[in-house]
Amino acid sequence: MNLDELDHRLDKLDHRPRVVLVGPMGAGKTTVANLLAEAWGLSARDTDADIEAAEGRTVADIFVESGEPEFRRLERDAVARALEGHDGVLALGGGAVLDQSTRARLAGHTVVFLRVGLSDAVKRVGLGSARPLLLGNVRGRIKALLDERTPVYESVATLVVDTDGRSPEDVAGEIRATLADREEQA
Ligand SMILES: Nc1ncnc2c1ncn2[C@@H]1O[C@H](COP(=O)(O)OP(=O)(O)OP(=O)(O)O)[C@@H](O)[C@H]1O
Ligand SMILES: O=C(O)C1=C[C@@H](O)[C@@H](O)[C@H](O)C1
Ligand SMILES: [Mg+2]
Repeated sequence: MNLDELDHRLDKLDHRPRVVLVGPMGAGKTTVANLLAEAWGLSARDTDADIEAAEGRTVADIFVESGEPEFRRLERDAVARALEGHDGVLALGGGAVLDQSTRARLAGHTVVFLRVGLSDAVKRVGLGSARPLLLGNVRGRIKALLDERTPVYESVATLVVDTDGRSPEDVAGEIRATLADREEQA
C-alpha cells in the first residue's frame, strides 16, 4: 500500500460514526441519536433527514411521487455516504437494513438495535401520515414490519437495547454505559 492509499484509509477510519442506530419506526432512533450526540459532544445525523435535504421534499412525498424503489436507492446512497463521512451518531431509516449492500457496509461498525414492541411502537408513531408505509392500518402494518424485520435488525446489531416502557434518556444512558464497559474491557 502506498502513502496515498494509507492516508485514504486512515481518513475513512477517522470519519466512522461513533455508533449507528437501527430499528423500526417508533423505536426512537432519531430521539436517542440526538441524546447520545449531546452527551458525547458530537453531532447527530439521520439518513431520512439527509435524503429530505438533498431532494428538497419529504420522505412521504418521495414515496408518493417517485415510489419506494427510488426511495430505497436514495437511502442506500445516503447511508453509504454517512458511514464514510460522519464521525458522530448516525440514525438510519427504519428500512435501510433491508438492502444487502447496506448490511455488508455495516460490518465492523458499532450498531445498536433499538427494540420496540407492537404496542409501544403504535403509541409512539401515532396516526400521522409522515410514515408512508403505515398508511391505512398502522397497527397491522407495524406488526408485519416487526415480524419481517426483527431478524434483520438482530443480524446487523452488535448491541440490542429494549426500549418498551423506558424513556429515551434511560435508553441513551444504557447505550453509553454498555459501550463504555466494552471499551474498558477491550
Ligand atoms: N423510549 C421512548 N419512550 C417514549 N417515547 C419515545 C421513546 N423514544 C422515542 N419516543 C417518541 O416516539 C416518537 C418516535 O420517535 P423517533 O422519531 O425518534 O423514532 P424513529 O425510530 O426515528 O422512527 P422513524 O424510523 O420513523 O424515523 C417521537 O415522538 C419520540 O419522542
Ligand atoms: O421502516 C421504513 O421502511 C421506513 C422508516 C422511516 O425511517 C423512513 O425511512 C420511511 O418512512 C420508511
Ligand atoms: Mg427517525
